[in-house]
Amino acid sequence: MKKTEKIEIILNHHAGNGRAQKACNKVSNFLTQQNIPYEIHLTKCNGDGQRIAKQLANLHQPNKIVVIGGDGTLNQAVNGVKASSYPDTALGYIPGGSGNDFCRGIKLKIKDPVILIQAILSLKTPQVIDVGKASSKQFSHYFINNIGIGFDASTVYYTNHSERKEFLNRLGLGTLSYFTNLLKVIKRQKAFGLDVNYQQQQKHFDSAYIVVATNHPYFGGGFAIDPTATPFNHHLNLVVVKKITGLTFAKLMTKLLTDGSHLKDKNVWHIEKKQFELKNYTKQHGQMDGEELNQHEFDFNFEISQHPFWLPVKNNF
Ligand SMILES: Nc1ncnc2c1ncn2[C@@H]1O[C@H](COP(=O)(O)OP(=O)(O)OP(=O)(O)O)[C@@H](O)[C@H]1O
Repeated sequence: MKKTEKIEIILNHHAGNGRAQKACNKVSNFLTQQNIPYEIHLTKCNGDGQRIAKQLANLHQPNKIVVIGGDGTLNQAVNGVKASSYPDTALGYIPGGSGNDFCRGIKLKIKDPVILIQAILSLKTPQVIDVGKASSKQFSHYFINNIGIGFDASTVYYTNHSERKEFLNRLGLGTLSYFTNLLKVIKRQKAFGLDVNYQQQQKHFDSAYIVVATNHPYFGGGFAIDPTATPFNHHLNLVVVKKITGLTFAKLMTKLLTDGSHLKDKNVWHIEKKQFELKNYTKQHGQMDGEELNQHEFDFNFEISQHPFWLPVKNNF
């Protein structure tokens, strides 16, 4: 990197219950020691990540933009850049969230923020990684992990609204927080009707329960909903689990948590495509990259897209 270039840091200091702030402190100490110019742009509320990323991309400077936060903050930054006049502006990322599924999905090996910023600074070309795009009449948004309708989205809803989340996050047990809310959702989530359209075919489900369109294997802080998905194959995966109860559900969850053999279960349907459409017929909770989409009758077109990232990962596909 040339000495005159500046690092533009977009920081969500709230992410990961202070984890992003700690990572940022380490990174800024390092940059100061190395006399590398940087500026921290703090997100203050929802939507700030998108607004700041768009503004920075529009400046079209040779500076590297680096996001420090969780998956939700990176999602916003990607959408901000995509909405700018320079939608191919690359983004660096230092994970500081509670779930960090994107880093798990792209197999980012470096955990130490200082080693990661050094690796980001040394990169000459960004790595192109798949991102998903969901659109409807009123909505068009890129996602880095997944969009879920029904069960997992309800789990996000109850986790975000649970008093235990902050406590467990402070103990570094964010995944446990998600897990304990599963039990609440198992009691409350009802089956719903769903249509999937893909390649001139239509598949109807009377009793869909878990519906996840995903860019890589993970959701909920490390649950591999689709172990076969990869963010380098220019396809999105879709997993639909039909409503099952009791021991059958427990057995399926055990498969999901252990060897990923749930995909072969007769209650699970799974495709890998460049494009598909989903439509559900009763209001359901939705989640996008762990952020609530509120309750809707979703009617979404899904397609695969790409974005360049300053990240030291390999395309192993
Ligand atoms: N200054 C802030 N104070 C409170 N919330 C903020 C602030 N800035 C952004 N947010 C909100 O933080 C959320 C994004 O959090 P993010 O996903 O990055 O962290 P996380 O939930 O801890 O991590 P992960 O998604 O990886 O589990 C968004 O809903 C955004 O609106």
